[in-house]
Amino acid sequence: MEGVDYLADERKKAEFDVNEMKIVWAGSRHNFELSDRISKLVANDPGFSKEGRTMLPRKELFKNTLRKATYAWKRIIELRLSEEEAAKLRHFVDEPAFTDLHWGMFIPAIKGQGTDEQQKKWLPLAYKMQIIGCYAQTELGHGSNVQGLETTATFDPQTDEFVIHSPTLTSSKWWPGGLGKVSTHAVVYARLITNGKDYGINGFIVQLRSLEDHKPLPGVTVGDIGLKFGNGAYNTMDNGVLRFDHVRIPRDQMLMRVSQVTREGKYVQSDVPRQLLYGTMVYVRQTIVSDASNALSRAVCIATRYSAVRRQFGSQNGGQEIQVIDYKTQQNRLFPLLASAYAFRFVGEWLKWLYTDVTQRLQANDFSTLPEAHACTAGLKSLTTTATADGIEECRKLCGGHGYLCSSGLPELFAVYVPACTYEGDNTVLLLQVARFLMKTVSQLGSGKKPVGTIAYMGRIEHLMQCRSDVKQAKDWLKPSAVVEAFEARAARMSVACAQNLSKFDNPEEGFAELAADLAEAAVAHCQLIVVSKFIEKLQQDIPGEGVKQQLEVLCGIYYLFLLHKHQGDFLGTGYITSKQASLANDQLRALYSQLRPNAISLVDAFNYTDHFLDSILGRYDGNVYPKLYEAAWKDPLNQSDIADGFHEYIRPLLKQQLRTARL
Ligand SMILES: CCCCCCCCCC/C=C\CCCC(=O)SCCNC(=O)CCNC(=O)[C@H](O)C(C)(C)COP(=O)(O)OP(=O)(O)OC[C@H]1O[C@@H](n2cnc3c(N)ncnc32)[C@H](O)[C@@H]1OP(=O)(O)O
Ligand SMILES: Cc1cc2nc3c(=O)[nH]c(=O)nc-3n(C[C@H](O)[C@H](O)[C@H](O)COP(=O)(O)OP(=O)(O)OC[C@H]3O[C@@H](n4cnc5c(N)ncnc54)[C@H](O)[C@@H]3O)c2cc1C
Repeated sequence: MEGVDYLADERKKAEFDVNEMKIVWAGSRHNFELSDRISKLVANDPGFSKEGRTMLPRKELFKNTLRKATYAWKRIIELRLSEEEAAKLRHFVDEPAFTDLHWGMFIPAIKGQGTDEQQKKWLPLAYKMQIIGCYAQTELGHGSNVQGLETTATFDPQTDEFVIHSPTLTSSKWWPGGLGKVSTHAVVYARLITNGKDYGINGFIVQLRSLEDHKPLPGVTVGDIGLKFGNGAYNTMDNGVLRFDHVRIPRDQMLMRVSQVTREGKYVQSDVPRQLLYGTMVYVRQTIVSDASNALSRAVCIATRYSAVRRQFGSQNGGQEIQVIDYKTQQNRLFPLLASAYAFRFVGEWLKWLYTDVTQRLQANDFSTLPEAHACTAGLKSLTTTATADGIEECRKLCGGHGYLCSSGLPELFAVYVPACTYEGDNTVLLLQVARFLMKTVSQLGSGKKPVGTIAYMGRIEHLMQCRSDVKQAKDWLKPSAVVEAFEARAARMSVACAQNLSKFDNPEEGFAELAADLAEAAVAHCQLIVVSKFIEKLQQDIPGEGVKQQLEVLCGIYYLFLLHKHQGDFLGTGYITSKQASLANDQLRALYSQLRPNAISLVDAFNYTDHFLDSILGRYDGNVYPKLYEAAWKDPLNQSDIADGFHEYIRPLLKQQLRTARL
């Protein structure tokens, strides 16, 4: 029945002020009002309808995305939206498109690596979308190993130009989003060669297509790399292939903030570290961490609402069956994901602060916090995207059979999200970067260099190596100091164990390769410590709203106790806790599930998602699942006629044949 709220009873159970929680989730009242206004604007505009998206063939799907992206731009101009509002609008349109890379990577690359003059020339064109750009780094042969890229940019002093060339098949650019069919320009990463010497990778602005007829320019071969995982999903994006045959660009199209080539062809390295060339990746990894909480909260919202609607077993005296959300096994799978969504939200907020801080320092030529920013963005990107991708899939399973239907919204969400574990740095490769940072820190202990920031705990290494948990009863696990020490001791001990094992190798690189799996685990322990600490720090702030802080304390407890339970082996193996204390942690975890249960629906309502954004019958705000599932089935193209296309060609002859066989 339309207009009935099937989840109303659940909503009445809430023990906290949902509207205040919405503000905590959004980060501020301003962010809440912005998201609320823009998400409704998108939801109420038929131009942004998602109807039938998963059923479109690739060409139509892609054209539909072009239409939406262009329509979004039109609305942005008409409504005179600010940059912040425009970014929100693109977010709520909720369809991967070339504009993600134009705004999310092409522009930031020019801002981060271009000189003032280069920014002055290129940014106004890009801001008005008079040129459309992408980020062309990865090649067919190399992605993770950026130093292994093969595209060359050779300086020609005769003409004051660079010659961009793809010398091998494996040097073909492969994957850049927006490249295949749309971009007119790219920031291309290539080996800089001048005076016969190879100076390694640098970025270059290269025009690819005519601004008149969009044809590839002479020497440029460009196209789409083909269909990707999932129906619809990331196939709205034109990930591309690109080859250069001695394409010439003016010298001033080399991005010259980090290093320059003079008119005479002399290579000049400025005093900023070369690692700034990787700055766009640091920026995007930071945005990916914030985005993890968006994707996970969406899946959790769907699974939680549906778990309250769905009933199986346990009817007594003809009464209703049990809501599946009341099964402890369902809670044990679902509630830690709900808690993780909140945890990732807060660590994302903190990482944004860290990124802003490091950017301001870089502008003042202070490069001291860059290694930590790199380790944090790499590690948290890896941790949060892995947990989110796994979490979305778990939410699909939590919804039983109906979760497998595209109309649940979960298959598409998973297919769109899962490449986040690979793009912007493969998650294992990134963990190994964190491990290098940890090993460097351990090796410098005792050198007088005091570890600071997220690694400050290593400064208390002697205590952390020998302390023991003093938890005696389950509720002792609610003390923040007990928890932080447990996660610090585990991370410190795992790092030190790796460092000790590494020291047994004559060749440190050989040792690093041999111990890589242990090192990656130590990196995970360090990153989990960051997330837990930032959640706990958040709770130390003044949080208004009746019951809001209490709910966040429950979520925080579930987050760290679930991790403690899942990684019990680490905590027990490093000798910080006893098996009795591990069991007390589990008792406390179960108690927290019971506390969370009445608030579950309101905690997902606090995400403030419109039904348009969720795009899920199972996750509908009103819980009216069954009639809508039934209705949606009849919209499938297969149901346009009672008799299937192909009946006369295939089914009928089959039936006839069976008839003949039966008569024999
Ligand atoms: C609101 C707006 C929202 C907008 C959102 C936009 C989001 C859009 C999303 C769109 C979707 C998809 C986009 C996907 C785009 C891409 O995938 S682009 C391609 C990304 N590619 C990668 O990430 C490659 C991964 N590889 C690397 O990062 C590096 O090459 C690697 C770190 C693995 C390097 O390994 P090495 O060869 O060992 O390293 P070196 O180059 O020798 O450098 C070593 C030193 O440099 C330090 N380092 C490394 N990386 C960084 C960095 N990023 N920043 C700072 N420092 C760095 C490293 O620690 C070493 O330091 P040391 O010498 O030890 O002191
Ligand atoms: C949807 C999507 C969009 C993308 N968009 C862009 C874009 O816009 N622009 C762009 O330039 N690129 C883009 N990429 C490319 C992406 O950045 C790379 O695919 C990514 O960096 C991983 O590199 P790779 O493919 O070389 O993986 P590989 O490095 O080949 O990884 C293969 C396997 O080897 C393992 N491995 C590799 N090196 C090591 C090591 N040192 N130690 C241990 N294990 C290792 C990995 O863990 C992985 O399991 C995109 C990719 C995808 C999937």
